[in-house]
Amino acid sequence: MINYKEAKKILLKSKIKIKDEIINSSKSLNRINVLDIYSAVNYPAGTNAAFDGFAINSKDTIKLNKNNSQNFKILKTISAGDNPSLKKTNKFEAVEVMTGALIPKNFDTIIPIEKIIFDKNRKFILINKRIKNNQHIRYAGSDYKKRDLIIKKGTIIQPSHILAFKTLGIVNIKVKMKPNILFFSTGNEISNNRNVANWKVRNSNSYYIKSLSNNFLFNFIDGGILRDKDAKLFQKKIEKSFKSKIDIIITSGAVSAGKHDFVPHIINKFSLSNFFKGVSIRPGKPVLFAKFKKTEKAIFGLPGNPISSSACFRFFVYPYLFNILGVKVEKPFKAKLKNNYSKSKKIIRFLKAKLTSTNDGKIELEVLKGQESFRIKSFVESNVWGLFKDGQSTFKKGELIDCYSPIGSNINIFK
Ligand SMILES: Nc1nc2c(c(=O)[nH]1)N[C@H]1C(S)=C(S)[C@@H](COP(=O)(O)OP(=O)(O)OC[C@H]3O[C@@H](n4cnc5c(N)ncnc54)[C@H](O)[C@@H]3O)O[C@H]1N2
Ligand code: MOO
Repeated sequence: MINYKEAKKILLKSKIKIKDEIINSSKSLNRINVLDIYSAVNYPAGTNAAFDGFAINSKDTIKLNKNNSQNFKILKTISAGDNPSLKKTNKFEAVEVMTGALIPKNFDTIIPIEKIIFDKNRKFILINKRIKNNQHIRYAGSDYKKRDLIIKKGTIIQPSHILAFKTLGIVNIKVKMKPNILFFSTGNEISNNRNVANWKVRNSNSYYIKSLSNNFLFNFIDGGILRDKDAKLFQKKIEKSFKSKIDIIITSGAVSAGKHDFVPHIINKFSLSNFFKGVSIRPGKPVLFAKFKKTEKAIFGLPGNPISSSACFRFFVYPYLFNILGVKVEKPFKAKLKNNYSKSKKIIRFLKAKLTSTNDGKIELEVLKGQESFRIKSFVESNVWGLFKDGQSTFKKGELIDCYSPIGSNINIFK
């Protein structure tokens, strides 16, 4: 049996090609950009007001104080969206500006409305102190200059990026197409029915993985349930997929050592360029991966137990997807172990765990009770995967543990 590091190596060299497409930037959430993206414009586009108030020229206030005040004539009101140009300006003039309004030439500072003293007719404002320049002004290009980098290629696009694209005039972007994943559940016991007999099992794995696809990197195509007698049918479905848009096939179940575990047997009938079956991890030990020779298709056989299936999706399929889509390798984030934990030295354990933050700012990781791969309750209670490395059997309270977000890349949380 190979270890996780070796399995990852095989995954990384078994790349399949995923094509690019051009899409509207507003629809790019969770897609991966193929090229670096640069701002098309200066932002802010023009120098504008950060506060509602009055714009003046600060030089006109140099000599002003309590005993030497000055009336400034109000020329007009400029709101956000108005053209700010003025015919001619003189000394001791002011324009009323609303937040976002462009500042006309020769005006360099803003006095907030709350601090304004008006004359009786509201035609002038009275200033009786020196006002610094550049107050409450947002300068053109002070956030992004035209051609500034917004995101590097290979970024998983987040809502903050969409905000930037829309602000900075990015209309279309080139992204990786979403890989098409054809998913099969297996087993005579698996049922999609509402009411099931005691000897049947409600299908959950396909729904779990489908739900991940709703906010992630792939299209989920449900291939349905393969029954124990369906080995040949499975073989035919794989052959058929070679002529289709399917990029990756994923099965859950029928991958270990039982009589009906036909997945490895069928996969081995194909000519494969890369293959592994069985990795020294838990849960998910019987996991299988293969790349079909002379195709751009790959297959994962995930073990059927729901938590084995989820862990293998997170620790095998995700890194594979990141790699074929050109996303940089994610790093774990670290948390302090809250309880002592021990395991066999030879294997990596992916543990259902809970991250919490202490009042003094420490991030702690609690390994939850009930780690068996059929147990859902601890999975519901958990909010992170803790990776407990091989080569070590006892982990003491306070030790730093590698953590992985269960719903996406760590890169979405920590850059
Ligand atoms: N003699 C051995 N037996 C087992 C071994 C072994 O090495 N030698 N490995 C064990 C480990 S570890 C795991 S994990 C499981 C994985 O087995 P399979 O992948 O063959 O999965 P199945 O037997 O088909 O199912 C296991 C379990 O999961 C339930 N299941 C399956 N599909 C779904 C689904 N879509 N939704 C919900 N639940 C599902 C299924 O009913 C079984 O209870 O093998 C051990 N045995
Ligand atoms: O490896 Mo299995 O996934 O222990 O339950």
